[in-house]
Amino acid sequence: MTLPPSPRLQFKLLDERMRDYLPRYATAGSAGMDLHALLDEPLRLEPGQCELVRTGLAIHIGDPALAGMILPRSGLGHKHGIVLGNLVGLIDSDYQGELMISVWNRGATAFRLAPFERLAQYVLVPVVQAELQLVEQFDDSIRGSGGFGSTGSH
Ligand SMILES: O=c1ccn([C@H]2C[C@H](O)[C@@H](COP(=O)(O)OP(=O)(O)OP(=O)(O)O)O2)c(=O)[nH]1
Ligand SMILES: [Mg+2]
Repeated sequence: MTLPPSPRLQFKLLDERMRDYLPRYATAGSAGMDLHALLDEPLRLEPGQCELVRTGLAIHIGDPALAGMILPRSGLGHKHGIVLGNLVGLIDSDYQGELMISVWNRGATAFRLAPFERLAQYVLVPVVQAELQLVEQFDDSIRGSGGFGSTGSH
């Protein structure tokens, strides 16, 4: 199997401490690179609390046909209720600032986030930018305007 070449993304290290915690694919087939929390000290998140956590990294994607997504890690989300305050972070291809992670404790118990812990994952995805065209009528479709369960419950 020949794989297409990986896009090369420029990044800046905004804090030297993150040099040992650069995002990487954990396995050859990993979809995301884990992002580590840049913290001076452990962060205690009370139930319901939401905080913006630094990553110490800026990644400039630079190609409008690509975007970054910050997604929760399954283990943290399922076992500890640690997910993202924005549910999903969408990173524009022209964003050059620090990647920030909105971490939200949606669980019922406090959670202690350790400095440099893997907190979320960064996924690069293809994007198609659309052009909107104003019309009075659409061509017919089988669905029409039915939604929200209109096809039945089984
Ligand atoms: O979890 C996230 C989400 C966003 N961003 C950065 C990158 C993204 O390109 C920028 C803007 O994000 P978005 O467009 O979702 O936020 P907004 O509230 O619409 O802000 P803006 O007015 O700057 O677009 O913020 C992060 O660092 N982490
Ligand atoms: Mg925006």
